Amino acid sequence: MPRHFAIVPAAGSGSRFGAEKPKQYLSLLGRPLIFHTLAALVACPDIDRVWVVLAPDDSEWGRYDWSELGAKLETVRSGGATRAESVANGLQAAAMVAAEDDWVLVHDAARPCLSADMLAALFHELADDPVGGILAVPVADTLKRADASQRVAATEPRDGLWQAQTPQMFRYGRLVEALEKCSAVTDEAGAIEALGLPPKLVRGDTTNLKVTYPADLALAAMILRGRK
Ligand SMILES: Nc1ccn([C@@H]2O[C@H](COP(=O)(O)OP(=O)(O)OP(=O)(O)O)[C@@H](O)[C@H]2O)c(=O)n1
Ligand SMILES: C[C@](O)(CO)[C@H](O)COP(=O)(O)O
Repeated sequence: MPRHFAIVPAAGSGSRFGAEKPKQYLSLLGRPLIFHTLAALVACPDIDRVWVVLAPDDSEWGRYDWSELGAKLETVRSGGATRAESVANGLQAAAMVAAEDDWVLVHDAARPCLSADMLAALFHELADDPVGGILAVPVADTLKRADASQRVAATEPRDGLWQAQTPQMFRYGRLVEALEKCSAVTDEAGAIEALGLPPKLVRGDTTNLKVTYPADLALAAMILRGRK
């Protein structure tokens, strides 16, 4: 039986958020934001181990006590210049443990509202899938293309368009190969697509938001509070 592992890239600086420290360490309901992200993953009985990939010069991780998250958690200080590099380095750290056919779930540190139901949907829909896939939601708004002066140049059809989320779940060996061949991607699915393979879109939920701008942090707090 293949096992399931998680990689959490957490080496970003949060430049769009613009806080005094990387957004993954900002306080969310009294805990660092990333605590909620990691707690959702370690609580999943089907996930054997979780690697969190920190920036080599991260000075925040050591300020907190993570013992509550248990023994599944491993940290590596090998974050790279891009998200894809951080993920590739996390996969390398998992090499001693993961086999080619094991599943890897890559999940953004900055998505703290991942729920057990979302993970269950991903596991259920991908269990027998030959490629793997991602959580995603259909685009709900009308899409406008801007011109250079920020006026509408065109209205784009949104049929068939989905917004990619994480976790993104693929076989360990194939994901390593995909990222070695194609690292100019903003998500793991992009690298798998570059191999000519079609990842499955598993319908997720807009509450699995990525904290990118300050308003997202308040939304995440509301979402998590509403679940208690
Ligand atoms: N070199 C990088 C860049 C990003 N990430 C991680 O990838 C996830 C998604 O990235 P994003 O939301 O873009 O985070 P930041 O890069 O921190 O944000 P920004 O682009 O605004 O600087 C985050 O968990 C982030 O920590 C990473 O591990 N290594
Ligand atoms: C992987 C991702 O979460 C999918 O939506 C997203 O692309 C990561 O954020 P970034 O801003 O592209 O780094």
